[in-house]
This record gives sequence, C-alpha cells and structure tokens, in this order.
Amino acid sequence: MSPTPPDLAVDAHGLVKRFGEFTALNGMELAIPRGSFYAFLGPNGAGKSTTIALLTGVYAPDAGRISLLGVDAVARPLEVKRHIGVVPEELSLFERLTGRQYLTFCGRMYGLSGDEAAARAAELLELTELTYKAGALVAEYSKGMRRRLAIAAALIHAPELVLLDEPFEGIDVLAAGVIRELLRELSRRGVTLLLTTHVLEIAERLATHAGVIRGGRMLDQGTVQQLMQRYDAPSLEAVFEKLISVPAARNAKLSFYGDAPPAEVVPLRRGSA
Ligand SMILES: Nc1ncnc2c1ncn2[C@@H]1O[C@H](COP(=O)(O)OP(=O)(O)OP(=O)(O)O)[C@@H](O)[C@H]1O
Repeated sequence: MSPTPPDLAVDAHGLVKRFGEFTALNGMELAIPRGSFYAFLGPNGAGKSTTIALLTGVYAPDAGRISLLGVDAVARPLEVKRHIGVVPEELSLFERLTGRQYLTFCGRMYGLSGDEAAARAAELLELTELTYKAGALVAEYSKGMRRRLAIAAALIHAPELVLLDEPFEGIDVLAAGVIRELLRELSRRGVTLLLTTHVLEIAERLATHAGVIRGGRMLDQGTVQQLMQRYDAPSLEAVFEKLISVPAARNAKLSFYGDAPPAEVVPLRRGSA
C-alpha cells in the first residue's frame, strides 16, 4: 500500500469491457472517497456487476485504469486483494465444508493463524446470526444463509474496502436488518463500502455517496445530498428516476388479454379450495 493513503478508495477511469461485439462498459468512471458508503446504482444490465468484476480482477479491462486504495489493481492484483473483501452476486461457496470450516478456511487463505481464523469465524457467525448453523454443511444452507455466510467470509481478513453486489438478495426482513447494522458498523469504523442494490430504500438508509450508471457509463455521482440538490429531488429514488428515463415497458400493453375487466369477482367462501 502507498505510504500516504489516497483520498479515493476506488479511482477508476475510462473503463471499457467488451464481450465479443457487445460493449458492456463504455468509459466507466468511478470515484469512491475513503470511508464513504457508496451506493452503486443502475437498472438491470447497466454494468454494475461487470464493473465489480473488473475492480476485483475477475476480468481485465479492455481499456482504462483502476486504482484501489492507491494501488494499480490491474498491474498488482494480488496486493490489492489482500485489502479488499468481495460479496459477488453469484455465490460459489464450498458446499462440502461446514459454515465454520468455510470461514476458517477463508481466514487461513488470507494468512491468519488457525486460532485467529477460528476466533474471527466464531465472531462473524455470531454477527450474521449463523452460529446455530455453524456445524451444518454449506450445501444445507438456505439462500439467505448462504448470502450471510458469504458476507462473513468477505470480512474475515478485516478488509479496508468491501464490495457487495446485491447483498440483500434473497434475505428476509429480519436478516436484512442484521446485515444493515453490520454494514453500518463497518462504515462507522472507517471501512469503505460499495453496495449495489435495486432496493433504493436500503441505499437511502445507508449511503453517504451514490453513483448512477446506465449503458456502461456513469451518469452522475457525488454525495447523496449533492445529488438530491443537483436534481432537485427529495430522495435518492427520485434522483434515480430523473436520471434513468422511464422504460418503454411501463407504457406497453398486454394486448392479448383484452380490455374488459371480469364482469364479477366472486368472493371465495372461507375454507373453500
Ligand atoms: N459474460 C458475459 N457475456 C456477454 N455479455 C455479458 C456478460 N456479462 C455481462 N454481459 C452483459 O453486459 C451488460 C452488463 O451486465 P451486468 O451484469 O454488469 O449488469 P448489472 O448492472 O449488474 O445488471 P443487474 O442489475 O441485472 O444485475 C448486460 O447487457 C449483460 O447482458
């Protein structure tokens, strides 16, 4: 890491990523100040997961540069990976380990001693409310439990920057509250967080900063306050709606259904099938 920490935890310029003929990222810019909680927003297919894949070294960019925590992430990916945590949208966990073994294994991969890894695993299981499942195989975990385990695994090496792609996907209301508090606590401790979510209410509650992308480009980014002022919008959701034009699908018709409502809706009797 550089001797003086940079102001930006994520500094990406002119990112281009092509899949064959298709250009998924077309000059993406990303500026995430250290210690901020950044909501990375955009409609389906905008390029959020692809950007995260580039930041975390899953794909190499076709053009552009990426600096994470002051280090060139394309040239020195291993050095960067030691200091970042990632929760991808598509989880691939080791199914034949127990939750506790999985976390301990991840800790050992980051160079923690066996005792340290076990102690942190226990703490993270507690924080994500998975202690009662710690001895069960990951293969037996529900979708929401897997997501929580992945979040725990991403934190085991105390990363300074955590990137979470849809961490609330498939999580019930109570567990979402647990995850929200955990993220808030990390933020309070100065960890930089990047979060993608389609639940703007969650972004609204947590984020200090936001960026809205579409078609592989950054439309605008800044603090949540700045964006609300700039677009004269009362909420992040309103900023999002102003930046992303209303999809044509909202005005589409279900022509094959016909226009007439059913003549009469007959209430079901209690107990009837
Ligand atoms: N491996 C791939 N091969 C071809 N096209 C891809 C690939 N990965 C992503 N794309 C395309 O790149 C574009 C951006 O996809 P990406 O998954 O980054 O979007 P996203 O913003 O994360 O969307 P969502 O909110 O639906 O998860 C989409 O048009 C997608 O179809």
